[in-house]
Amino acid sequence: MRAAIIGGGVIGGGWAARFLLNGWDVRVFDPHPDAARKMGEVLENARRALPGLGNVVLPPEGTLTFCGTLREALSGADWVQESVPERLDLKQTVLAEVQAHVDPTAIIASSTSGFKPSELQQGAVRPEQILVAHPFNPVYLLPVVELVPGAGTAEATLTRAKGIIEGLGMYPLHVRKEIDAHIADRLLEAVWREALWLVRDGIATTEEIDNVIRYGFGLRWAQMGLFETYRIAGGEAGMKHFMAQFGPALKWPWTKLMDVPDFTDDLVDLIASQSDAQSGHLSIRALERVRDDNLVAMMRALAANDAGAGALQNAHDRKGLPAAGLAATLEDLKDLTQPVLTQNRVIPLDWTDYNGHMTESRYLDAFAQATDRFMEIIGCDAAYIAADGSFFTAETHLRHLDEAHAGDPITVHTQVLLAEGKKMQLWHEMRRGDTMLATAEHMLLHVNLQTRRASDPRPDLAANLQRISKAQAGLPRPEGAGRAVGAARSPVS
Ligand SMILES: NC(=O)C1=CN([C@@H]2O[C@H](COP(=O)(O)OP(=O)(O)OC[C@H]3O[C@@H](n4cnc5c(N)ncnc54)[C@H](O)[C@@H]3O)[C@@H](O)[C@H]2O)C=CC1
Ligand SMILES: C[N+](C)(C)CC(=O)CC(=O)[O-]
Repeated sequence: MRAAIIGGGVIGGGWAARFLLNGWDVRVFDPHPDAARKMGEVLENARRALPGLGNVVLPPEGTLTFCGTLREALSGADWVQESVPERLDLKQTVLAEVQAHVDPTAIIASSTSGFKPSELQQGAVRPEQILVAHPFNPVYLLPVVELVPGAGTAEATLTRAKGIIEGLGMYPLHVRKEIDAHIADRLLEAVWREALWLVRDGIATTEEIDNVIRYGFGLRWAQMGLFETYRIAGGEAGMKHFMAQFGPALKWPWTKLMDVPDFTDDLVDLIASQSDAQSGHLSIRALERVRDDNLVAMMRALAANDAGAGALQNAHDRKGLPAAGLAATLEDLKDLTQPVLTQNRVIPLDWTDYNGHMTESRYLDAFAQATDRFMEIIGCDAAYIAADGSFFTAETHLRHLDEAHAGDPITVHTQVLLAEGKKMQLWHEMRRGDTMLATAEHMLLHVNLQTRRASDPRPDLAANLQRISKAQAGLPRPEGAGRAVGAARSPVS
């Protein structure tokens, strides 16, 4: 698949990264002499952050081509993403030029933050292929895309667009009624205007406003949004009580939103100087890396709870299993005689410690996830666990053989050492390419989750495990299996 990115600034660069890292070929047209350098820096950030966001490796990166003309960039494009500056006349001109050269079946999406798709479609020769796909910065990490069809957009364009956005690991929100600034920017604009008032009136500094968000409601919003959060704030009586309690405030002077602060040089200087005092010691690229590190860590924490953007990522990971060569069931395994691929992933940013490499607990994390995958393959999946039981790990021996770093692609292969009644002994080998990084040996016991005591697995699960165990019986016993921590060679004083 091929994407054409028209305008390669902050947002075009983010889109290019999202497409490329999901295996699309990308052609870019941006006449600015510095565009390639700037996009290179965005791509560098994206390559650092996105591959480790989920627990399954992304497809091989596509090819990036900078083009000297718009026409060249559009050649063979399945998706065109217009991300030129926010001026309606410029966008309409660019879209007309795009339509003159692009395949009529391609999707033409605009990143516009504020214009309605019907405004973009004015005078278009094929309005049916145009819609708004409004993303959030950084496009390579934040999943939401507001998909806004205009009066002339074909239903098929919207349907295909939804599928493509989901394929990129993103969340297409269909905005059913076109309005200026769609949905999210309406909300952001309200907060932004109120914040400008607060700074202008000397009530708070830019830093104090950021603190009130990051230490308070920003944390709530990231996982539950606005309405679910306020439902809880109503106590056991829920939303109705919440609304009754705070309804009168709607009529009190709690907001200055009905008015707009004058956009004067003084206001710009005030905000900019406070922002410089707050964050001027860091370059924009450094701030982007802080932002990306935290976004990855937060989304991975949400994934552990299967909540919010983390739940979305988990679902995307699941869809990516076959492409990553990872089995979901025994039937997916092509060769039962060899160790089973149970992890194919990239080491995330938040797995690194003060020594600048993967921290010890994360090895166990990766191996535990390998065990989870193996359990699912033999049929110990969520349904089995809910009804019949599970495996508990009784003993683990882990060897660290080489260093691993954030961004490293790693695999884990799993061999069954023992499958007997309640016992399942697994041997995991973690590699980066051909380099062995670590091994882990686990003794697991099948447990009845009601009695919390060891129990025999259900016959079909036992049979699946036996199938793999017998098929792997010809494998040599791994070097290192059965090892304990060696005694110190010389006495430690
Ligand atoms: N910056 C943000 O936070 C967000 C911006 N958007 C929207 O994305 C669009 C782009 O915004 P940014 O990336 O922030 O702007 P930007 O200024 O960073 O990038 C715009 C790029 O378009 C290029 N350009 C100008 N004329 C062109 C033409 N005729 N053909 C090809 N390229 C051309 C410029 O050289 C520049 O590199 C706007 O519509 C904006 O509303 C959407 C979401 C968030
Ligand atoms: C400021 N903005 C209107 C361009 C913001 C957006 O459109 C979305 C974002 O990323 O905040």
